[in-house]
Amino acid sequence: MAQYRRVSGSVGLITLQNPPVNALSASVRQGIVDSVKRALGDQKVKSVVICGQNGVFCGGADIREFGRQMSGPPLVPMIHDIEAANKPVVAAIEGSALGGGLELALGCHYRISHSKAKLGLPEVTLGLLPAAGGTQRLPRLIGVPAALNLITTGRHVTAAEALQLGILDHVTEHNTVDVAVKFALSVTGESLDGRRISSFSCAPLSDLDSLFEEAMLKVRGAARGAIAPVACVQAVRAAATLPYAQGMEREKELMATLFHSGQARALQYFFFAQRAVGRWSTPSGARWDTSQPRPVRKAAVIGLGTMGRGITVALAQAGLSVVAVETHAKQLMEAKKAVPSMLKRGAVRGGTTIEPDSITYSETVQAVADVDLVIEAVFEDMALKEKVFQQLSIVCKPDTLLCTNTSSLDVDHLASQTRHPELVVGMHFFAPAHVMKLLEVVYGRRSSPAAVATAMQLGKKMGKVSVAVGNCRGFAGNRMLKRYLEQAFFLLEEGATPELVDRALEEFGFPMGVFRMSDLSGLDVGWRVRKADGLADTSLTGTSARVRQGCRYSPLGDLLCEHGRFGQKTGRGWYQYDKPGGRVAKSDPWLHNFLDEYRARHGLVPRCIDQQEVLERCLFVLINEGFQILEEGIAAGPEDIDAIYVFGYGWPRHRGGPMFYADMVGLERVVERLERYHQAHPNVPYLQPSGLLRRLVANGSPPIHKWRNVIKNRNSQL
Ligand SMILES: CC(C)(COP(=O)(O)OP(=O)(O)OC[C@H]1O[C@@H](n2cnc3c(N)ncnc32)[C@H](O)[C@@H]1OP(=O)(O)O)[C@@H](O)C(=O)NCCC(=O)NCCSC(=O)C[C@@H](O)CCCCCCCCCCCCC(=O)O
Repeated sequence: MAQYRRVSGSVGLITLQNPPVNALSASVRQGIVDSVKRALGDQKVKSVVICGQNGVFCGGADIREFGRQMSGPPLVPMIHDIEAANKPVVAAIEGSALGGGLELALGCHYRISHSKAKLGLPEVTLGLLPAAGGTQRLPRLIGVPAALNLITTGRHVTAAEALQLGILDHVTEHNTVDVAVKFALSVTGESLDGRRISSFSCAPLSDLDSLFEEAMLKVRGAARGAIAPVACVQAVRAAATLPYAQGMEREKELMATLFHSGQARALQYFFFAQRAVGRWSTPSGARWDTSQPRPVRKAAVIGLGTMGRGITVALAQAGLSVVAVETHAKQLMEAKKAVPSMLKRGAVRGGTTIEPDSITYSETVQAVADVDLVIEAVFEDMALKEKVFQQLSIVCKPDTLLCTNTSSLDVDHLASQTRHPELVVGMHFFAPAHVMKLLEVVYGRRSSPAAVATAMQLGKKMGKVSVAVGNCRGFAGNRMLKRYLEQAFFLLEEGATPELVDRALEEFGFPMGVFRMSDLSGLDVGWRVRKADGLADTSLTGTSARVRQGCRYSPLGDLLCEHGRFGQKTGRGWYQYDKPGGRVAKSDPWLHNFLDEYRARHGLVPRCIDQQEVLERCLFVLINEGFQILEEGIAAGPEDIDAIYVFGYGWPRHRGGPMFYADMVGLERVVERLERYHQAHPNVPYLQPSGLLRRLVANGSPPIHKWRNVIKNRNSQL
């Protein structure tokens, strides 16, 4: 809806009303069309102001309408009529003017904004382009290079930057609507020639071809198969080279190809999925809306290795005062140097200043006596962590929340080492902890709702996407990853090379294939875990060398570690590097010989493996584990798993996440392929489709947003 009233005698004030972000739904568009008509037809009205209710101008088109039959007046002619009006129209921008919201403002003759507002054309992040004239008006207003940057990245700009770029005419600290109304009165009767952006020409540029070639290369490099950024470049090129009307035709054509694409569906699903993970719940009935987080002002980090340092920086950046504890003097000294420079680099990136004295360092755990929350980030060793938790339980205040940054160990067991197990949760960060967006908040059997809520809220404060998951080996992310890694090893045994597997995954859209990623994170990490689990025993021979606990096992990773090949850090892993710490992976003849000898030793006849098999084996098995996790209630919904994979494991966002991908591929097909692979590899039990996956297929493969009902029904029968 839009409200219309006359103010200050001669200003028609149109207020968009569609909480919470005044998205341009059919009824809002109808309201604008009707109000503009009224204002232009009213002789008493000499100028018009458009604003949004509740301090938000407009969050753009209503994304929920995209999946439905569209109705109501279309945006393009609506904005065209505003621009063509013979009375000045002023946009009064507060909060956000994004997507269609900014396009509406670009159709107005003047734009006045509050200093705290954010503006942008984020359509590309939804798999679309700004198709209400944004790709044609913005380059005409601010020039092609700046418009290309905003439209292809979708980034939001501050009012100050928007003013500097020329998007805004004026920025105010005062009541924006009052300022806009005053301004509208002041321009009454003035000529509107020179105020209609569609009549502008793009500022000429000397070498347009190379500018667009460069832009195309850049988006293709960054987008890894995403089609919207490419279409955005093409649309801006049309603005730079064609008259406005033809440019608008091109914008429409390009939007038509994007609008119904799988990528747009995936990205729009993910937009809502990201927000859904904040509405967490646990099987015991704790929920985001009934659990009260505790205030956390002072926090501590125990252990200042790579993870601990990153967590310290993330906490300080969130405005907390931090006690950083490291019992090894040398490591403490190194951390004291590293953390301030990480903070400095972060400040340059984020444009904020953090006082380094918000962090105090200590060599003893006693220093954490008065903190509200502790995050333990010591070496991944249960005995060591047990000891730390026992100590913390004695040293800390009785109501201090004790968190562990373990990536797979048992949170319930650690909780049992303390006097208040209800105050123990996992906070699983991803390296580098001050940069990566994902945080898995792991609730144990006895974690209180307040403890979960506090960790979730702290994650949000640190700018993380926090996902609540249950306690099991590897939680959600690493538990699924284990299956994916194992399949990749099996593929090598059967005849694939690291290059072939990585190429398939990178072409799918991962920034790095599984082997390049393993080289980066270090092969020794998994080796240590397998040794602790009694799995990495390379003295075994014959058939038993490739079987553990009755299931197929590949010792390839263990063997590489025994050769001292830990990945980038040693200059050798699945690939070779020019030096230890080198970054550029090169194919390694040694590794290929090693694989040949290994296969010969175990009587494995290499076969031709294609990219489709790589994708199906690696991804479907990961997805199958995801269904198992949903079935067990470790994750509450598919959105949680998808957010974990996109933010923590490089799953390409334009494919929506693994569970959305399964929905796109078709659940029946996933079941059929898994069954086929299970027949071929009967000693890999987790290739058998999970019970939930089968049940969904038996229920007619409902779309992803209905899966929770199937899970709920099943749980309510138990
Ligand atoms: C605005 C925000 C920055 C606010 O952030 P904040 O943190 O305050 O709040 P939340 O993000 O939590 O949001 C609160 C709540 O609101 C929901 N929501 C937010 N924005 C929208 C929206 N635009 N639509 C619907 N719902 C929205 C959000 O989901 C939350 O609710 P939930 O229940 O999930 O918790 C922030 O919200 C934000 O960034 N919003 C998105 C901004 C954005 O991306 N805008 C762009 C939208 S796309 C667009 O505008 C397209 C335009 O260019 C118009 C294009 C014209 C379309 C023409 C169609 C032609 C079709 C042609 C082809 C057909 C061919 C054929 O069929 O033949």
